[in-house]
Amino acid sequence: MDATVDPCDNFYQYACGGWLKKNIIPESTSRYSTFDILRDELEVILKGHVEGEAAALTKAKTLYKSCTNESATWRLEDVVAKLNEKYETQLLVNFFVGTDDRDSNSHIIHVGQSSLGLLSRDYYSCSGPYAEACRAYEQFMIDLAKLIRTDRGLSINETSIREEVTRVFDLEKDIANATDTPEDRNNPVLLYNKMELGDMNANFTLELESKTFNWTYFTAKIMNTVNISVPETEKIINYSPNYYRKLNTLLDKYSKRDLQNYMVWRFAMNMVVGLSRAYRDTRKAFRKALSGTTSEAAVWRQCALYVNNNLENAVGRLYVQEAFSEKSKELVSEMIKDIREVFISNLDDLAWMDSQTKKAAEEKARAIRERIGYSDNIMDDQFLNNEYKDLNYSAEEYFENILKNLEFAQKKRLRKLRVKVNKEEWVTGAAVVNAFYSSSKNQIVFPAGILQPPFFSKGQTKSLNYGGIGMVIGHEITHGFDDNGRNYDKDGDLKDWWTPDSTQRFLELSKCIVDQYGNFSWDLANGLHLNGNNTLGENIADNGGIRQAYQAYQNYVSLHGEEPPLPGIKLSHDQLFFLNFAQIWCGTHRPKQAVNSIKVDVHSPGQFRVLGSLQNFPEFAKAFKCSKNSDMVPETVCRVW
Ligand SMILES: CC(=O)N[C@@H](CC(=O)O)C(=O)NC[C@H](CC1(C(=O)N[C@@H](Cc2ccc(O)cc2)C(=O)O)CCCC1)C(=O)O
Ligand SMILES: [Zn+2]
Repeated sequence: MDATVDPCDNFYQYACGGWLKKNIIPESTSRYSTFDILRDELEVILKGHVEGEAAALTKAKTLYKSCTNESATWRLEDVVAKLNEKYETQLLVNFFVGTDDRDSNSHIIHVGQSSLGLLSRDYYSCSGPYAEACRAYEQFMIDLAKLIRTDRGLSINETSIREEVTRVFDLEKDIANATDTPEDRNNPVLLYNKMELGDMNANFTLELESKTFNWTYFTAKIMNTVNISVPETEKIINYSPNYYRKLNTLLDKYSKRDLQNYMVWRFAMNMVVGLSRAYRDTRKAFRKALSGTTSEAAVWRQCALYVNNNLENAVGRLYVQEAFSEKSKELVSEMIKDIREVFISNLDDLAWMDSQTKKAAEEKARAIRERIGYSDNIMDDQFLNNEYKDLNYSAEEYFENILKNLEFAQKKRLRKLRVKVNKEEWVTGAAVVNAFYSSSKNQIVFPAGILQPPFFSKGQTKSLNYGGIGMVIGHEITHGFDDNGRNYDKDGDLKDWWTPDSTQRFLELSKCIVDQYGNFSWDLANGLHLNGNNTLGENIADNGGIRQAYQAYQNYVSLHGEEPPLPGIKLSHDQLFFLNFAQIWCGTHRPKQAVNSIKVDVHSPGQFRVLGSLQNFPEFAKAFKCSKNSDMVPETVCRVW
């Protein structure tokens, strides 16, 4: 911390000033915070367990052969379907099997908008902070095309390569402009467009070189690989009708070759990480332009992360055996009980919500299921071996292993279509420094990775535990009641349980938060203001979390008495509560990363999460005896929960 700063002027600077002076972002990371330090430490633990041979150099021709089989009758459906079912790559059409928002026990096919090569649709303006990223992206495409052609003994004609690359980039710019903005996608009720598969052929035709994209043929191409037949009458959800209407128009301008080039490029650009040094080098300038990092993470770190992301239950078992103490589970469960009760008792204080809606809110809060540490399944060898029985790797063929993982994961998802949703399933692995709320399962999850200092330890004071994991618990519970979560009922179904009046009042009060955070300007992102709408859910969750955790701590103290003071620090436990909360958000970003995350991250940057939530919570000003006109005590305060 930096005790020379007045906590009532800028509590973030007071709490993190020392951290910011002492911590320089490593060359290989784009953002650096307490979370990242814990994640780095977790990777060290994983390293001990998963270190094997260095990734063997791999066969690029596998890649090229698999993507560009020069078959005579080239069909867009075949390429898009193949990339989807075999390589878990969603291009042009985002076709996936997911939980039915209005029937959370069932799965249903969804079609949504395409992913993009750059980090968000904003980058395709290629102006201002995005100019360098666009240049680097095109150069990456040219370099990779040359390298692959050289590998295949094909001629290199610089001019024609540049021409084709320009067309591919123009195509993707058009696709990006066809996509909906995050603001247009934050209301799940408006996204839920149910129709029959046959309707896609009728209302969302796609034509390429006057060949009509056949949705029924396309769907069969994917679902046949998991032996599931899908009739034209099959119900599906179309998340992005406007996107598909625009897509059809823009395709007029492009040829089959442009589309094939686009598909190979988008697939290949993500594969270079699994190929030899020459391939990885084509991506360096691109990575620097996007994240600001000047070196890759150490290979062992990349590998530990990759294995954890692909075999989360096996890695979770290794991590939990080494680093998780069972005692934590019951202590955290106690805290969840306390904080849930506070959330429910706070409903009485809310003058803006009528009793009918309050009753439904209480029922939903009581129905929230908690998951702490890890799923018992991962301790069962039988279960683990069964989960991975179809996955066989070879230590020398890293690239082939990557392809196997992609196909394994995608087939597992596609197979769920005719299976009921397993609400017992965890939405995350155990070796993860994070926490989650699932609206379709109405479930809060605290994996083993986050149950460690500074968030939690049975050995640290309750004031620190409530300011740490306590706030996170409140945050996850409040997600069930933010602008997104509030649309789902206690069973996780998209069903309105609000009276129109209470909905109206919720929107008014949320507007206060939208404006408050929209006023924050982020110096690291060229002074850009936060997007108060895109971060609303997270800001509501932060504000609820800190309030609920603080009150739960006060309840703890009134029940068990004041805790003994911490030696050597002259802060009260109420002050320590806020200090620990704030220090969790000590961190910083590289400017390139800041420009990216202000557009795509639904979370506000750390300092504004601290300032915004504490400015809205008078108990903070009381704990630090802040005078009325200090920066931490604004004229207007916002409150939803
Ligand atoms: C289903 C899903 O995935 N939901 C998305 C949100 C969405 O998409 O709606 C999601 O992230 N959920 C996790 C997130 C957890 C918490 C968080 O803030 N986690 C930061 C951690 C971080 C911060 C800085 C940093 O340098 C490195 C890491 C983060 O994950 O960024 C942990 C503390 C309180 C909230 C939450 O509950 O919001
Ligand atoms: Zn959140």
